Amino acid sequence: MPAFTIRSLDKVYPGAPPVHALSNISFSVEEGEFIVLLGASGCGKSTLLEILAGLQQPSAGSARFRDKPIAGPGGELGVVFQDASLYPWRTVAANVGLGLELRGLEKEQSRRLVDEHLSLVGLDGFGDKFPHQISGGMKQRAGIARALVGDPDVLLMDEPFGAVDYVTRNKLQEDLIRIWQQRRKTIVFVTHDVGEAVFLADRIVLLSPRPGRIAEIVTLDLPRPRQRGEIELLQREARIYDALRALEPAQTATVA
Ligand SMILES: Nc1ncnc2c1ncn2[C@@H]1O[C@H](COP(=O)(O)OP(=O)(O)OP(=O)(O)O)[C@@H](O)[C@H]1O
Repeated sequence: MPAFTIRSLDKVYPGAPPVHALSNISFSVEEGEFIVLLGASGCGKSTLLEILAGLQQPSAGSARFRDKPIAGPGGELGVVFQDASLYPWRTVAANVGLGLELRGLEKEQSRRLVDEHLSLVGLDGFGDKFPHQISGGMKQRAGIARALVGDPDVLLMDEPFGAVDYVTRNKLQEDLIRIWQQRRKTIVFVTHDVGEAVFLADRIVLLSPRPGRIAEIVTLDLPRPRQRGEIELLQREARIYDALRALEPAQTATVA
């Protein structure tokens, strides 16, 4: 049974005029798969991820998790946004452990889990720091630890590395693949960066803009670990980039 099954899904945001964000979206996500939603700004990637997270409802069609309609945010799902949104008055460890605290987990067990997950994301020794004392990349690591600490089966990630520098982003991508392989999670990851998509994904769902439709689903049957600069990876990246360019509305040439 797939983790997610999306059938003929439409999303319209009401308003004057209404915004038709997604149209006729159908695809599934298998358990353990790494799916990337890729497309230009405004093509509905975040809307689709929010529907999977239970934070938005479809206007038509269906979105199911393990064959049940997605009714609202649930414990099987961990969500990571572009902005790690840590509470500034809590230490890194207290941010990571917040969900455990709310669940009433015993203190010692909670501390052990927090330490284990800080270590998993490479934040050993940073638990006592406050968010303003750590870098943007470290905040994203803390956000990932917070999403993972409750051991969800699925991670939903909305451009989590969009705001960090190139080298840090590459390192975060490599660490995410390591964690995904070690922990056997299902991941749905939103990006508009083709290189990031090709490095990470088992399959890429390529969305076209206004309204967002599935233009193509690309399977990346490339061996892992993937090496940046590998010719096959670069060829795939170039082909997907061309496909993405072709989806953009035609530009009218202007003469100065
Ligand atoms: N809450 C909302 N109310 C009304 N319109 C919305 C809302 N959220 C998103 N939209 C509109 O829906 C469309 C899709 O937005 P969405 O954020 O899902 O796209 P995206 O591909 O994630 O974009 P980006 O890459 O820029 O984040 C856009 O036209 C956006 O303005």
